[in-house]
Amino acid sequence: MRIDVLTVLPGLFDCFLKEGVIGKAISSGKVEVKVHNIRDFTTDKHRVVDDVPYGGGPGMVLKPEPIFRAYDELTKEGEKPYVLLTEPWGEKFNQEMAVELSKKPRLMIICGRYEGVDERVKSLVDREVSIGDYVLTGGELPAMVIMDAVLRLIPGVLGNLESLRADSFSDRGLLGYPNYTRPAEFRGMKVPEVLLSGHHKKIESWRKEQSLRKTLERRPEIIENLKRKGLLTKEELE
Ligand SMILES: CN1CCN(Cc2ccc(Cn3ccc4ccc(-c5n[nH]c(N)c5C#N)cc43)cc2)CC1
Repeated sequence: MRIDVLTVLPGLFDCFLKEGVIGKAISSGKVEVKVHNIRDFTTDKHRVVDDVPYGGGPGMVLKPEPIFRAYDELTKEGEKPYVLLTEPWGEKFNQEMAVELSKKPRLMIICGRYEGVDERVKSLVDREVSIGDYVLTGGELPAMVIMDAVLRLIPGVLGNLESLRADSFSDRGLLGYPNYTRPAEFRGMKVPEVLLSGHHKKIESWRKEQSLRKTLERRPEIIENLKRKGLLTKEELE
């Protein structure tokens, strides 16, 4: 997969693209992520990317021209990207969307800043996406959240953990089961016996039950959603 990111703050992505699972996936060539500074697509001496909003109002708006120039330049060759725009009021990002986006050969993520982008930029956009009902200062952190959730789903990115982790639970958006590691008792708190039993079938069913129980308690709408889509097995429903 290739992802092109358009932003006025490219430096925000430096650590994200160098460290951890994502950093390894890029350095090993499993995925390609290119961050482009919208300012590099301006044509004036002062490299202006924003302007005051027509009709008045607070703040500045990202101009359409530099973004369109970047889009035109980056789509001259190769497959047309599926274009996302991060927005406070976009469609809520979730695991289902992450799975869908992970199947696209090429993505472009336009990161707004200031008061957002000129409305005409949305003629380039396939999906306006929000990562949650809270207000951030710009679209770069949402872009990193989306890339992290999508790229971890690309075959080979999670490496040898993939087979272990490729569990339909988290990919159905169910909450995870409790994790424990040594010591078996810490300040009077013991690890559940079943996890020390070495009985893999019992451990697996305990973990499934824990995950369903936690999801039902904290996010019942996820269970309802999976039920409606027939994505819960008979025993999971019991
Ligand atoms: C007078 N009022 C008129 C309405 N504005 C609304 C407003 C306009 C811009 C911004 C800042 N911003 C700029 C680009 C951009 C992209 C994504 C996000 C974002 N926030 N939260 C998410 N889940 C996000 C995502 N994804 C925020 C962004 C914040 C709030 C306020 C002032």
